[in-house]
Amino acid sequence: MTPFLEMTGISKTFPGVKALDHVDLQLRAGEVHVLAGENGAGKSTLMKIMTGVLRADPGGVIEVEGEPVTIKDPVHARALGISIIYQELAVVNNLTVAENVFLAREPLGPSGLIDRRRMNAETRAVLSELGVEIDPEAMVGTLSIGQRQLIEIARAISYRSKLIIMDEPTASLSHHESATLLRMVRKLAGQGIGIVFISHKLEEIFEIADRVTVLRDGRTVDTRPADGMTRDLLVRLMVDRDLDQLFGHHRSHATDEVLMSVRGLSEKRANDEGVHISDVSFDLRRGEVLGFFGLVGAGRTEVMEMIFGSRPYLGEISISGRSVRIASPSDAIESGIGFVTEDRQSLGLVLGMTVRENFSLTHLSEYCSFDFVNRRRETSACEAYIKTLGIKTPSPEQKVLNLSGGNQQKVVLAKWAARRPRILIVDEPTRGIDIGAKAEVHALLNRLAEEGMSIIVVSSDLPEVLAISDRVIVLKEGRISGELSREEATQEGVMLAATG
Ligand SMILES: Nc1ncnc2c1ncn2[C@@H]1O[C@H](COP(=O)(O)OP(=O)(O)OP(=O)(O)O)[C@@H](O)[C@H]1O
Repeated sequence: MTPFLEMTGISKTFPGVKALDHVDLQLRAGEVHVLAGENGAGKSTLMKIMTGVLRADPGGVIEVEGEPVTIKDPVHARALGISIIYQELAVVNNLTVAENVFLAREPLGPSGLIDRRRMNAETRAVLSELGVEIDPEAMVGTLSIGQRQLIEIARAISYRSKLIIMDEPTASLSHHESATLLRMVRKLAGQGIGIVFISHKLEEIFEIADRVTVLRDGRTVDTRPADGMTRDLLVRLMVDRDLDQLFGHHRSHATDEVLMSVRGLSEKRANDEGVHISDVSFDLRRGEVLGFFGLVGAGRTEVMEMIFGSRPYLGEISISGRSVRIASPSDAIESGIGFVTEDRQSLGLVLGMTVRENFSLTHLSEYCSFDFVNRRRETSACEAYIKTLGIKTPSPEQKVLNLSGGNQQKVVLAKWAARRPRILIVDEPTRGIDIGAKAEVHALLNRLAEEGMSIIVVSSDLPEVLAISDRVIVLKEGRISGELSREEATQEGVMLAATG
């Protein structure tokens, strides 16, 4: 059978980087084809070529249903039946669901005005085809991230797409939303639509894939049916190491000294929307890795924003026995707190600046004497972190904008770790990060704890929380619903505390 899309010998060169090097890929109608590979392997670049966002270097061939094509731009890709759903959602919040689905191609009535009745009815039909109950007239801004993602899928279906590409679609979804999305993906494949699914989550890959293609350093390593693949083999193909060699044994470096004590942390303003943080109290010890777990909406990020001064709070925070008032992030930084945010693109990085400039933003004064920056020391400190975390960049002078998503995340982590705060809060530190880099991030956090840093890890990845924490605090609806030592913290115990 002719594949729906066939790419042969596809290469892409950026200044100083060969992102793709003679990649071959065949996509069939009705299959879920997972694309796996470490950060910077070239997955997004390949997707951008498939959707006409980027042009491949001359020499490769793309065929759609057996016909050679040059995909000129995203509109042309859509006309060929190829759509993409990005992780950073492309929906407009202050338009309705139906307006988003039909954006820029609204059906017109005889009078030349938008035919809202038809637009709403057609949207309702597509949504019910997907088996989801969302009101076509609801404003998209009022929907959850998971629902917004479904709107994008509805849009792709309404284009009559034959191939839908999903770039890490579950990265920001709750467990429940991910399950709904995966069900939807299976259903679409059952209707003959081909799906390209990019993911770093091993469980998910094995749950959803018919076939898996692994890219490494811009080359196709292998394409296999998921049946013929094991976790060990997949990890070896991706990062060239064995799974059991990746993650070392946990060693606790927690001391008895309480470094930070939080008492009665509560929301300052009565707020009808979202979570209401109430009476959160805990101690953080020197050298401890304290995990914070909770389902989406439990209030984990809100608590961390209070401690970091970006959200007003009631209650008391003491550091080394002294009460501190943290009214802004600069107060928090002065008190020795660092925060690796969940949202790296808007809060963590200046995308137009280089890796080196972003890296030293948090601690530039360390490289200054009098009014001069010692560039040599700054660059060599940056290079050391590039090596430790395996940041894939041609040099410290590359603009962060040009790094792959996972490598941007590593830069955020590096810039805060290098500042050596006494307390480091990391929110979803390994989101979008490949399994090899995940092990490197865990090792780095453990090493920082050994050096006496206290670390709070917020993650919705339960196995990750259990793997790196000395102790786990569970939040539910803005309150602490459980505190478990490493020995007590089992998947079931933590989940029970999180769900009640
Ligand atoms: N516009 C660009 N200019 C320069 N280099 C780029 C550009 N876009 C991507 N690259 C480089 O190409 C390589 C492949 O990046 P790509 O984003 O395709 O990786 P990826 O496999 O999607 O990674 P991740 O899992 O981190 O999302 C990386 O080394 C990246 O830094």
